[in-house]
Amino acid sequence: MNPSDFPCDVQPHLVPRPGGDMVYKCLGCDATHDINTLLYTCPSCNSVLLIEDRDFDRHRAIPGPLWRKIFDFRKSLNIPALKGVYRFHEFIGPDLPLEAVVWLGEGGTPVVEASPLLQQKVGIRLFFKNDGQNPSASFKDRGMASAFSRINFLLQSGILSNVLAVCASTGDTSASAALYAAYLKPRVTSAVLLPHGKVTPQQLSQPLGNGAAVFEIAGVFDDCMKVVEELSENYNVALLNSKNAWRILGQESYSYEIAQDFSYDTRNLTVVVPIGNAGNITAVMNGFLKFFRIGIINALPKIIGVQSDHASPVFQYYREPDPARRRFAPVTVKPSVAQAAMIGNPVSMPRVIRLADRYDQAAGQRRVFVVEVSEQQIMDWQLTANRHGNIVCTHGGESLAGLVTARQQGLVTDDDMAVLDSTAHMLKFSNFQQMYFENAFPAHYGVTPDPALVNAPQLVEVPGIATPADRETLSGPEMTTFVRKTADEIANRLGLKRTKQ
Ligand SMILES: N[C@@H](CCOP(=O)(O)O)C(=O)O
Repeated sequence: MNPSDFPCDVQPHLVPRPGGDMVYKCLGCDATHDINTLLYTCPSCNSVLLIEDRDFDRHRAIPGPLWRKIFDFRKSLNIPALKGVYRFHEFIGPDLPLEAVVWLGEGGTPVVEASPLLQQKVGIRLFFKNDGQNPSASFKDRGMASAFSRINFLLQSGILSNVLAVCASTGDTSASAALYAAYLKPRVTSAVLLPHGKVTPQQLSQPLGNGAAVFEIAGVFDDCMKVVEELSENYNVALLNSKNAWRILGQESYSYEIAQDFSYDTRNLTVVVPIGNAGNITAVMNGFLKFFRIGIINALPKIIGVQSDHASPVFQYYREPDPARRRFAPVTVKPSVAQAAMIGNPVSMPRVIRLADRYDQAAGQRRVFVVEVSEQQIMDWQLTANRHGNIVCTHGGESLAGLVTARQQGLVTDDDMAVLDSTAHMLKFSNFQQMYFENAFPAHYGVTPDPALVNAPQLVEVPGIATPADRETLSGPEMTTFVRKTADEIANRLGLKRTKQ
């Protein structure tokens, strides 16, 4: 459809123009800093930053219902820059010209209702947001699209001439950063730091395939993060972890997409997200807060953050009921099937603390909760979800296990409707499924397979007949015998009765 085909009230707003008054805002001392620099922490007090539009309230000039129409009609435009997170341009990066937008197909991932049987098992209406359907097969792509579009803009405007993008990763961030950097080649190159032996082979193959320099370090993610911070403080590199506030801004599209998928009716909605480096829960809260402030949604959804008991610093913090007595302490992580969230010192923790407060205040009641689940629960619920026709990774399993735990604790009621983040494609983490099926988990995971969820391929061999493996081609009576006897053997194992004699 062409812009002129749209309703008159929508037309002037359909294709956004650059606007706003963007600054980096320090969460520690409230200082603001020039947006056209690469900045990750406050030069005055070293705290983390968020990006703020000082002219945000101009959005109130458009009533909530009209905003909804604008976003809904924008969906049918055939403009690549508006197909991803910049469909919500005014809220994601209002000062960015559309020519700078990098869109590789991210965002707008499907929200799929769980099968009736699975919903019955869990006891409430629930949906999975399949973030594995992003281009690098994880939720990181929204934030990368935002950060790399910004870098592209700085390159196009001559503020930067070339960029080396660096990140620390448990596997998803590195895949995403390497992909977007490769797209902007030759002016952008990338280097990723991974904890040796702690990313899956599929995840390792991603940055290698995109041509990143891949460094493996003897340690965990938190150690890699420290090295990357050292690099970004002392060398001319761009940090692409969610410490980079542009990453958070892009990830806020996750909330906008959910709002849109539920026709902006967010009453009774619960959003469940796993917590690792805590960038995602930060973005989810900030996104919903912004839409609520402008009147695009009518209620702030409940947010349940989930952590494995092998890496639960955020849960430990909120475990103390008295906010005045809460103290954050990093933890030493243990190996986890939610490997992407094996993080003991999340860089976004100060953002989480600040935004959860703001969120609860805006809602007039507590709306942000964090629950802890076991490795066993994560695996059992991942496999249960997939047995019911979903494609959840271990972190999607963690979301489902978190929802079940939150229900047991009375945080989620029968009337609530939940959207669960399946953060990555399940194929990235199929090694954990394999370990479960083969009962091969090292003891420290504490995972024992439920026989009802175990599966394995069966080799079909019929004694005394020739098989295609014996000869180059099987033909004539030998082929007929092979096909018939093999079919009979499979039918026998499946308990099928022959319908034709
Ligand atoms: N799970 C992450 C860890 C880094 O998170 P980030 O959002 O700060 O980049 C990963 O996949 O590397």
